[in-house]
Amino acid sequence: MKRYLRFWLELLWLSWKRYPGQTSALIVCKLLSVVLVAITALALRDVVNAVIDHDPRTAVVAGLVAALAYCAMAHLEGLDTVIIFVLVERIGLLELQPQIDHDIAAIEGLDHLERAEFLDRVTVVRGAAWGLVFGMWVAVDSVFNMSRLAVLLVVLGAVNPWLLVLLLFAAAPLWFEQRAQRMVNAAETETAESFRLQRHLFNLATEAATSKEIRTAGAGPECARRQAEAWQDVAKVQLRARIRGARWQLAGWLLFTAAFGAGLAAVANGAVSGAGTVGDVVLAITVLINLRLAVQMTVHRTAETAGAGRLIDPYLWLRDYVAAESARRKGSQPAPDTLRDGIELDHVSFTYPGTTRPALDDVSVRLAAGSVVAVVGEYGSGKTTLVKLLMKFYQPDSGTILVDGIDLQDLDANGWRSHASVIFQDFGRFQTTFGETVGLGDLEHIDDVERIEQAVRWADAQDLVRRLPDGLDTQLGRSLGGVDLSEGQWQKAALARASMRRRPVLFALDEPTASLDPPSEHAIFKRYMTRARSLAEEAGAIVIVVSHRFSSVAGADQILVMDKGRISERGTHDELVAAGGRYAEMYGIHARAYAIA
Ligand SMILES: Nc1ncnc2c1ncn2[C@@H]1O[C@H](COP(=O)(O)OP(=O)(O)OP(=O)(O)O)[C@@H](O)[C@H]1O
Repeated sequence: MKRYLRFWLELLWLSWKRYPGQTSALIVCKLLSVVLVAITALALRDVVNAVIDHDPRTAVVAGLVAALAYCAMAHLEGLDTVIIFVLVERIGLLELQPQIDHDIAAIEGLDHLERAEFLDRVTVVRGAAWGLVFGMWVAVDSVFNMSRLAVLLVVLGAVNPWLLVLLLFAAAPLWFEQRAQRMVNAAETETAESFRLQRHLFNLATEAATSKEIRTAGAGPECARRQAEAWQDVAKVQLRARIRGARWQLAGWLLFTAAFGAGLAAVANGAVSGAGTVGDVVLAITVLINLRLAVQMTVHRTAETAGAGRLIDPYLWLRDYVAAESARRKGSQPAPDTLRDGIELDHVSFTYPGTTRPALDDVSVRLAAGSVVAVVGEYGSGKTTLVKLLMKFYQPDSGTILVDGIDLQDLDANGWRSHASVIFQDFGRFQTTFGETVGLGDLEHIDDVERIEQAVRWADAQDLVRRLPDGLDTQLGRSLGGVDLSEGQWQKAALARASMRRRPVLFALDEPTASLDPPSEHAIFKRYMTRARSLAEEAGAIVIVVSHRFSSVAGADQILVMDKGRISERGTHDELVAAGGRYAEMYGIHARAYAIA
């Protein structure tokens, strides 16, 4: 609860700092409405007593006060709702939402994106900013509702101190409601995974990228069936929790209603026996009705406040996680802009979160500065994982990666990546203009047409740009009204993107030509080999080429053959062929297949 309070105070302070006029107007509205309830009830009692005492002057004045107080109350309620919604939208959507997006995007590595505990929270927190700020105002409202409750009880105590016992019963619906809310929250957390699954299945069947294969396989109905099944799981658990919660709520209200009736009977009995006035009965009825409303509002607000925990808990967890991860991973050393020695992997092992088999298993290798290193091997042997670790997307579970003698963990991640260029097998298909899609490879130069054109030439993509309706300014992506590219064209765009940085010290090409035809592939490999040599001279750059096509890596300075996460063979092409191992066998098969022998 302390954490919630601190968070709400933080939001309240933010609201006050950004919109002091509206925030203070809202607080004044709420304060006034507390006082006005008591004034209305007391004025009504005076009206009744004055009528019975034949005192028209007092009756008229008290009547006027009651009417004015009532009208002001009604007016303030409307005003209060309008101000709350304006503030929630402004603080939620303009201040908090960008902060949440930034927090989620700010985590350096990739492993969190594979952790269920992280994804569960992100599912809840995405788009939760509105609810988080609204929750804060609901909490403020709860405080004022409780104050109203206290004021009403003080007034009631003036009629008959025994009526204060009702306070105990007023707590029953509050307490039971919280219990019910906890049940609902637990059910939502329990079903978060099934919820994600059903959304994933829905996306599978409806997104252009996957729906082709789903349709070819005729798996649409199966996706729909599984989605419905996952939904059923979610609905069943949540419905059960809601029904159990509703039973607790009902029990709380029954207790309160019984006490409420007994209190009214006691006051009426007092008036009949002469212990009180008729005005007291009217006062008690008015206060009790308001009391019921105030309890109902407090229950409602408290439930909403407790419900806000559903958003606050994951949000605060995420915030703490981001802070802890940033502190844990933050390397303080600047990244070198020239490599002198190279990169050394020393007994590096790594297992992906949620899996048991190591993707890299005790890998030790030296990648000399200024060298071209080819990584070959079967599917799933750990080639891409090696590149991802070099990019500092993951931390090794054991072992170290030294860059010119400095532990990669100690290097500032953004600095290191800004000295690297990489094209991944599963490259991004960004729906921007073609120029921006390329320019993203070096954000500082996203508008530098000359540099973009040079990168396009590196990727041999001039023809592609020429054929686009607006050249570099062509919007990509059908869903944004742009043109769609073929697989090979997207790959060329990605290659161009990876060529934006002029002087990377690490240049990794992970299956850079898998979607291209053999002549394009050949031309591109030749060009990148030339580039690799000039980068090596300029910056001692290490160029890593991951490829299945053995013919294309024969010119590398060092070839690493990977097998089940380990380096099984290493050497130059000639050395490996002479050794007659797995590489020689695979090269022979490829040579025959591509007739390059
Ligand atoms: N994000 C991930 N989460 C869990 N396991 C993963 C993940 N990525 C890869 N793996 C597993 O790690 C192992 C190595 O995968 P990696 O992608 O590095 O292989 P690869 O040699 O690059 O394969 P390919 O030639 O198919 O690209 C495989 O067993 C793979 O299933």
